[in-house]
Amino acid sequence: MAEEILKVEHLNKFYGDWQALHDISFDLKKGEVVTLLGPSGSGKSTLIRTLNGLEDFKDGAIYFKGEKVDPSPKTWQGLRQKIGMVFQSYDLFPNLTVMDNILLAPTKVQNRPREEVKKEAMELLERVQLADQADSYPRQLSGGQKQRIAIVRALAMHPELMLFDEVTASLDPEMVRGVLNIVKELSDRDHMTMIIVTHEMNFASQIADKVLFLEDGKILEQTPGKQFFEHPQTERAKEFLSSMDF
Ligand SMILES: Nc1ncnc2c1ncn2[C@@H]1O[C@H](COP(=O)(O)OP(=O)(O)OP(=O)(O)O)[C@@H](O)[C@H]1O
Repeated sequence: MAEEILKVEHLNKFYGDWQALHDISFDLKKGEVVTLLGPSGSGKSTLIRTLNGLEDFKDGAIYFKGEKVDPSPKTWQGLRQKIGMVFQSYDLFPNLTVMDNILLAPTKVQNRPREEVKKEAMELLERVQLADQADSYPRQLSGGQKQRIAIVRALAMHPELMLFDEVTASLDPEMVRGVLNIVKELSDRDHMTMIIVTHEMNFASQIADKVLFLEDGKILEQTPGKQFFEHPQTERAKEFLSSMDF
């Protein structure tokens, strides 16, 4: 049986007195892809950010590879080396070249030799068809190119889990497919374990091993991907899918 990468148990998250996540429980095995779906404001970003220590949580537990995560900043610093995250907003350093953006964390945080990481970074850039942009600055790139670099930068850390938070939401339509294809290939070819927040339903239906459908901070459905898209169980999920033209 595949190794368990993540387990979330009865997680509750508050912003002040207001509860944003209610009793969230799920698990994720090595190589599995989970997509978080649900209407705007249902808590998808909050959940994915909590899994990377960007948000604290009140009670419940998160286990990474069987070990309970002690929610202190120091623990998360260590774990973030194993959990790669790509956001809607790229977050590349504007004053660094593409290559230096990629090299920064592996060389400074993981202390890996610069030449070794550079060689690997070039291979990754070739893979996303951006090897010729290694010396460019982020401002010289299109949104789709920046997002492909952000993915490469996360991969250069050798993550065991990748989190994607609406990575195509800011892109022009013609850029979306290129970025989604890279994410799909990470699953098909590298068997990367991933949690993906997306509004791209066709993509979600192709990639999801499991869907968590959220509303008002609660998981309303937790089902295998195929089943969710073909036979959603709740009325809310049916309405959601038809509102997304699926
Ligand atoms: N920092 C914050 N402080 C207070 N409330 C917040 C904060 N961040 C998010 N929220 C609230 O938490 C709820 C869930 O927001 P979240 O961004 O997680 O939803 P989402 O499902 O990702 O939505 P979308 O699809 O629009 O991105 C919303 O009601 C939002 O207003």
